Amino acid sequence: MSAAGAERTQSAAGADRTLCAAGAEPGVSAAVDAAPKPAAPPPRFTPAHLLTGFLGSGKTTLLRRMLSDPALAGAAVLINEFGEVGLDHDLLERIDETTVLLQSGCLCCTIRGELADAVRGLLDRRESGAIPAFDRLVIESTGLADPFPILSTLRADPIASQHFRIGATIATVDAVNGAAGLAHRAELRRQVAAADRIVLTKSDLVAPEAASALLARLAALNPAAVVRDAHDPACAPGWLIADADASPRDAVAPDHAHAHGVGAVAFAIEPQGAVDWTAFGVWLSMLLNRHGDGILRVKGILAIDGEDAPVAVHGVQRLVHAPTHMAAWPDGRRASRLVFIVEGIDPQAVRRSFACFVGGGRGVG
Ligand SMILES: Nc1nc2c(ncn2[C@@H]2O[C@H](COP(=O)(O)OP(=O)(O)OP(=O)(O)O)[C@@H](O)[C@H]2O)c(=O)[nH]1
Repeated sequence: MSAAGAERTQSAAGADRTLCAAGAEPGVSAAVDAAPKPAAPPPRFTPAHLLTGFLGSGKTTLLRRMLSDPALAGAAVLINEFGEVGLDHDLLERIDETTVLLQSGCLCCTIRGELADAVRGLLDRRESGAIPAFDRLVIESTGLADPFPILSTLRADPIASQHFRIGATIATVDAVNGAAGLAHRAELRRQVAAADRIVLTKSDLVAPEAASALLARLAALNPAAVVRDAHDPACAPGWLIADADASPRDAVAPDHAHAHGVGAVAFAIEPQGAVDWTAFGVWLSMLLNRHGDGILRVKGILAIDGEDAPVAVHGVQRLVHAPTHMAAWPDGRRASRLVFIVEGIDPQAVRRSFACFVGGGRGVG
């Protein structure tokens, strides 16, 4: 992979739409929008959507797409990340007060109380006018979360249940790793089981027959859900959030238990100074090639030698995605960080190998 060849996906237009989504005035249609309009009162029940899907399956990518659609212009976003160093809110590049990050636990168990608190906090701030009057909530869970306890928390919390109704639950399934994941990961099976909409991502990276087979398998696993390829124009944000058929399945877990990656560990490396891109690329490819089964996810924002803008890097098991240039450093802070979620791999060994091949790095988590 080459940083020079990285796609520049963060257009100025995209940034404008992000501001628009935050409730700030976009710089377009000024004449039409000149007269102040009274703010619409918040709906009696605000739809709350859960965006689930295994690690690296494309949740944040889909969320970015959704938030750039006018249908979600008034949405608040709550992101849960596994590990001490959260990156998704930075990768989302939507920095505003209606984007809330919940870190370091798994939404489905250890921080269920925090989910209820965060949701209540959003409601309070909406009521007091401290944040724009969001008319929808999207919760992006960690890739290791079981969706059922999250849905039941929203349903059972005395305050949340007075203000939210559960909207469509959306699950992303990665065409590259999905078939193996369905065989080996209980979390993924439960994410598929909970979904009203299943979105097959990364079909562009596999043979068409493999994508069709996985689409059919997903439809068979959850006949109540509608399954679409992320690249299908019909898989539009408006469809994703449209009311799903009333169904009790989001209240009832398939086997009255819950599952998530209990053995998974998150840690971060914070490289000091700019990273040599070639050395990093070789190191990451070798690491994933050799230990891809144990390295469930790598993602990072890196300062690269000779580049002003940060580069976002993603690895998902053995797959290394094309790096992308971000528009600017989140918070204006030029600080590289790489987050790993591993199973059966010693974080110290990864740190030592990084220090050896790429250069110094401060470890976290
Ligand atoms: N080629 C291709 N890459 C994709 C597609 N969807 C997502 N990706 C890439 O997959 C990588 C992971 O995507 P994310 O959206 O960060 O995945 P995630 O599910 O939010 O990851 P976690 O929050 O860590 O679980 C990124 O490099 C994306 O650009 C797709 O349809 N095709």
